[in-house]
Amino acid sequence: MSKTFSQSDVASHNKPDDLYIVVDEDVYDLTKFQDEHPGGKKILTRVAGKDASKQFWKYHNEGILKKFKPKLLVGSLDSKKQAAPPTPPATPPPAKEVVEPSAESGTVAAMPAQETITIQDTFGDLVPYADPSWYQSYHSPYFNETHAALREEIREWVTNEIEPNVGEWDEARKVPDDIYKQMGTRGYLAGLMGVHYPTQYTDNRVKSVTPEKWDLFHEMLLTDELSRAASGGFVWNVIGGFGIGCPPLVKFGKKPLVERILPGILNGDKRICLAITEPDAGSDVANLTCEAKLSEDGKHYIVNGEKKWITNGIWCDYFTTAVRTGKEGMNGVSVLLIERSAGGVSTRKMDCQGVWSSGTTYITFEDVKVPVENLIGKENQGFKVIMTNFNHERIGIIIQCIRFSRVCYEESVKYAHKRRTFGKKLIDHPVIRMKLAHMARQIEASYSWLENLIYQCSKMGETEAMLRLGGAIASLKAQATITFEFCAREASQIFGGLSYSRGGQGGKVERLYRDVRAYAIPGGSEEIMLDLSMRQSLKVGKAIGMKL
Ligand code: HEM
Repeated sequence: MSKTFSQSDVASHNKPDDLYIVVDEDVYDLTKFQDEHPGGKKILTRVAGKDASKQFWKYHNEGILKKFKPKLLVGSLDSKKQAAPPTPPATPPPAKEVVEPSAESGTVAAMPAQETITIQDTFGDLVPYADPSWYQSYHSPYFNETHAALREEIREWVTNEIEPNVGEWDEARKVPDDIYKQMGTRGYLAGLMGVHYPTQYTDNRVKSVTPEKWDLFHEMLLTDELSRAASGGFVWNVIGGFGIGCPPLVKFGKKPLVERILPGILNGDKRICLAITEPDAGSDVANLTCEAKLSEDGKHYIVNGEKKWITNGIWCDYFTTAVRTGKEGMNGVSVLLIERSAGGVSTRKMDCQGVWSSGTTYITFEDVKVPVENLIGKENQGFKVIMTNFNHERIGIIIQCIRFSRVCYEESVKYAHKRRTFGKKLIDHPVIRMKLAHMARQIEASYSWLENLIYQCSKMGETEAMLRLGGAIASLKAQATITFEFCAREASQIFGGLSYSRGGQGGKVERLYRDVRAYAIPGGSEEIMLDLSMRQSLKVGKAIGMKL
């Protein structure tokens, strides 16, 4: 039970063998903790029995209290106001939306026909540009109450159960299995495939949004809020393999295969990833060599070859794999769903610069017997499956990079308001404000383009989107990774040494800095993306009658 203390009660606990301190009117017993305090014992002795709020906030961020409070809190000062009882939620305004009947699984999730609703409430810490502008009551044509409700649901989960732990998970190179399972039971996995919410394959539902209302902006919001945890390793662990490995199965897989394996995947019991890249074939997918030969009886493909840098591979039961079934080039490529249980699949964890908890994997397939029923799409027409998937993958990368950029920026703004150099707070130095301004302008420009492209995706069919939006999405992917790299660097300059050492106040920036290359290279490197963006956009321009 939490106790109430007077100032003089606390003051009597002022010795090394009986050491209390006050932070923000809460009382902490540090008697045992002082020996393990990373900042040293002596510094705590100096504030024993006193209000140490000022000193505490100088050296730590909010995450520390969240993590240690349950262990160290013994009560509060009698001067502390009791928290007001939670106010009952306001009655939601009458629904203005007209929701279209849900479409077949496998089709793109269109925007429900609706009047746009202005969200007047503010949300979050209200640091300008640290969240999308509709969080700060800007008008938006894209978001309504269901998005606001989802935003709140995910933020609560991420703030309380994810963010305080991602540092440890990163170091341990693993996110607990229970978290992945929760991604299933909370209904999040089912909502991340760029298709209508597949109610026929799962009983899991997202608490705050009904399946009929689920659209691409909910999907974007989910990835965005998960990324606030500030760990590419975490995000890739929970959606990296699934988000790119599962959509091809759902969109192009045969019904019996989908019915057999999808429910287990959506439940978070089984894991799936995408295996395309090889030691010698990355963006030039048409050159891949992992081969699949049809058996004499025509019932199986026999797969032999290697895949490299495959996200989540070590934990996966299923591999959506690009293989060569025909002649050289793009017209000899097919996609197979390979099951680990078939035997002949070996996976080895790779040691990489960043995204440590994502499980980057090297895979070897040796005479793996894959039933022909596991062909995804048509034989030798796998290139279309792969290309369609790229848009979804790249949009995921864009969302994550923009949020990571916001995190770098937000951490910098907060730190700049407490750190003093040369007699002033950092925020009072024009050179620091200049850095923040350059971060913010790139974040906001990229995000507005993202919203526009998500909206276009929701209006166009899959093939039209692949042809018409491929160029713009590629360009924005490059824009987002360049912005992320810029923001990580500038944030690191603002934090100085604190973002060079791991953990502590600069911990998020240090971790994200390490993750930058994991975004700039996979899913199409910046160079490939920028070149593709022009080639593809000019092709579209020509098709619609561009005049030169
Ligand atoms: C509830 C009480 C406290 C807890 C749970 C705590 C915990 C921690 C932790 C986990 C770190 C490692 C760095 C990090 O993760 O941020 C740290 C570092 C540090 N702490 Fe504390 N601390 C407490 C109180 C204090 C107080 C009252 C002071 C000062 C009077 C202090 C001074 C420091 C310093 C100087 C560092 C090293 C900072 C650095 O490496 O830049 N701590 N503390």
